[in-house]
Amino acid sequence: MPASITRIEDRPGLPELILRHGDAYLRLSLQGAHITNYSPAGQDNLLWVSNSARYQPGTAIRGGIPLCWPWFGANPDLPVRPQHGFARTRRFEVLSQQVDTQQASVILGLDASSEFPEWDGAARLEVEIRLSGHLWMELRTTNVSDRELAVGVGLHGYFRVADCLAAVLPAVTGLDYQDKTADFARRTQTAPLRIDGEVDRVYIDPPSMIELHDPGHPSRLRIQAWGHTDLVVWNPGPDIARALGDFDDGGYRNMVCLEPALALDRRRRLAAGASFAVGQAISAQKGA
Ligand SMILES: O=P(O)(O)OC[C@H]1O[C@@H](O)[C@H](O)[C@@H](O)[C@@H]1O
Repeated sequence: MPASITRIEDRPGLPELILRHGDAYLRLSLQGAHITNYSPAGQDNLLWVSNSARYQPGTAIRGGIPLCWPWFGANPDLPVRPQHGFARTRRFEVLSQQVDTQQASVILGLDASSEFPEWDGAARLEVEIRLSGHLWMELRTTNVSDRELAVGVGLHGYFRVADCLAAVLPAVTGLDYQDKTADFARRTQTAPLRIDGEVDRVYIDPPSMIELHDPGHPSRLRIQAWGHTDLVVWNPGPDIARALGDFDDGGYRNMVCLEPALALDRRRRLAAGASFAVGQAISAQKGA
């Protein structure tokens, strides 16, 4: 199958890459190595992006797959630091790109050393993205400092649904979770999850494969993840969405965030010189 990679700059200061493999399409911003469109062959974008998203250097795009790194959520030591780390607002460099009949792939890199005012660690982040019959992506962190580092990660995918009120996530049944809407109270999920208002939960030890059942969507979303300890599920519900400013009114009905993560106190403790990877493969079966 023919494959290609093209660089564009539709928005000043925000260069992007377009990957194609056959009729599959992927668009990503070099800021944050942030994927904003993944359309499998013959299908629309599986990812939700807000109509009110802000496209400005230094601002995270609301939607797609922002990458949370080197911490997830609030910084555990200094809450004044930016939520979800700083990778999502930094320009990555293209380390390599490759096209062949099997896939189109890129490796993007970010050197995060002490010159980053937001933290005092030193690490290198590589993000590899491959487009073929599915989307494959992996974040690899290497501790380049001389001491242990604690690193959190989140693959913060916003997925498009026909109506979140009708969507069901069976895979979390039986899991323990921390409920961010109830001061992180620990609870057990006793039935398949339905999004019927604000949901902000960190599910602990999720299965590696999850599927989202969305009766109004023509295909079934499947996420196979590795290297994570948590699955975060987030939908702001109507009130928070309205307050957020970059969330179009009513947009919460058409999205749900499903985020393989190393969250809260499950940050990875990484010895000097050591590396680890967190990744996911996303696919959608038509007619499933
Ligand atoms: O507005 P942000 O920083 O992109 O975060 C969005 C949401 O991201 C989710 O991962 C968190 O669990 C939520 O608590 C948070 O509100």
